Amino acid sequence: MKAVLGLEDGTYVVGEGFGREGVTLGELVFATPYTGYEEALTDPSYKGQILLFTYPLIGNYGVNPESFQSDGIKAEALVVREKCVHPSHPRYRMSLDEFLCREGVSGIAEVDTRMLTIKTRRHGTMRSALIVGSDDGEKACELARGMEMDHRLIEKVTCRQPYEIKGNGPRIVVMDFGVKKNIVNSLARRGVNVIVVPATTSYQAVMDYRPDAILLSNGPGDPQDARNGIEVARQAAGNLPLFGICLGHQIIGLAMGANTYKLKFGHRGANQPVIDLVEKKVYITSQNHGYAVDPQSVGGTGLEVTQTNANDGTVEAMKNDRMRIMSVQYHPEACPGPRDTNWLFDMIVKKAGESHA
Ligand SMILES: NC(=O)CC[C@H](N)C(=O)O
Repeated sequence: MKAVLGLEDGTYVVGEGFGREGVTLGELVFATPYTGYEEALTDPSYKGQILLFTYPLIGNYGVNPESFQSDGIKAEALVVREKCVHPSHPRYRMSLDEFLCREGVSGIAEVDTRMLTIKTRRHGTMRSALIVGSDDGEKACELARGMEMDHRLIEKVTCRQPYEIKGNGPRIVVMDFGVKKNIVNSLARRGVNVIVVPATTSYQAVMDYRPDAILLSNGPGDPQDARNGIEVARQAAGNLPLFGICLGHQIIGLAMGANTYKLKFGHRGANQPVIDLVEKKVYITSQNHGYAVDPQSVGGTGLEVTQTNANDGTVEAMKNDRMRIMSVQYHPEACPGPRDTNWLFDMIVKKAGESHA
C-alpha cells in the first residue's frame, strides 16, 4: 500500500505503508539505536511522536511482548528505511508488520531516513503527518502544519489506578507519568516494595502510603505540562529522598526553581556519552528526550549539576545531598541500551533504606 510522510516545512517522502490505514499526526523524532525497536515503540515517552529509526534495517529479530515497556505501542507511528518481513530469533512471536496491524498503528518503509534525519538536525524537530493509503504529499504537509501540540500527553499514558508490587525492602512510591516497565522491575528486582501511582496523585495522597522515597518517572511531552508532578516534587523536596528519571529529572529541576527548554532535535539512542564531573568517568547511556534542564538556571536552586553530555554539554544529572535529591536525564534501566548506569538503582534502594531506618 502507498504511504506518504509530510513535514511542516513542505518536505515529503512517498513509500510503502504498513499497519493501520489512515492519517497519523505527530512530531517526527529520530532515534539511533541499532536494536531495541520493541522497547522504544512501547516506551510511553514517545506518545505524541512519530518515531524514525536511523538504523536502516528494523524488525530483523521480530517482536516479543516480553520486551515491551508498557502494554502496547505508544509511539504514534513508525518510519523505517527497510522493515524485515522474515524475522529470525528463537523468541520471536510476530513480525513488525503483524505487531503494527495488531496495535492499529501506521508505519512507512522504503523512505530516505537519512535525508529526513539530516533535515531534522538542521531545522529542528518538526510536526509531521503520515498518511497510509495515499501519496498526496501536499496534503500530508498541510496536515502537518495544522497539527496542534498536545499538552495532555501524560494523562493518556499514566496508570488509571495505583498498584503495588510487594517486597521486603524499602517502600518507594513511583509517580507514573508514563513509566517504563523496566524502571518498576529494576526496583522490584532489588526487593523494593513498589507503589505506582497515577500522575494526578496529590502530595498528601502519596505520603499516605508512608513511602521511604519517591521516584518521579519518565514520560512524554513538555515537562512544564506536568503541573501536579512539579507540585508534588516541590512539597516533597527535603522531606524524604526524591529521585527522578528523564521527565522526572526535568520535573525536579522545575520544582526547585530551574528552567527547562526544548532541544533542537533531542537525544534518542543507546550510546549517548555522559561525563561524571565528580568521578571523572564516562558512561554510555540510553536516552530519549527532547527537553533539558537549563544549566544557567540551576545556580541558586540548591541543586548541583553532577553529569553532563559529552557531545553537547547538556545537563545529565543533578543532586542535592543534604535534601537527598538525585536525578538523571538518561535511562539507567536501559531497555534498550547499555547498563552502565544500572548501579543507580542500587543507590536509590540504599538511600530509601537509610530513610526507612
Ligand atoms: N523519556 C522521557 O522521560 C522524556 C522526557 C520529556 N518528554 C522529553 O522529551 O524531554
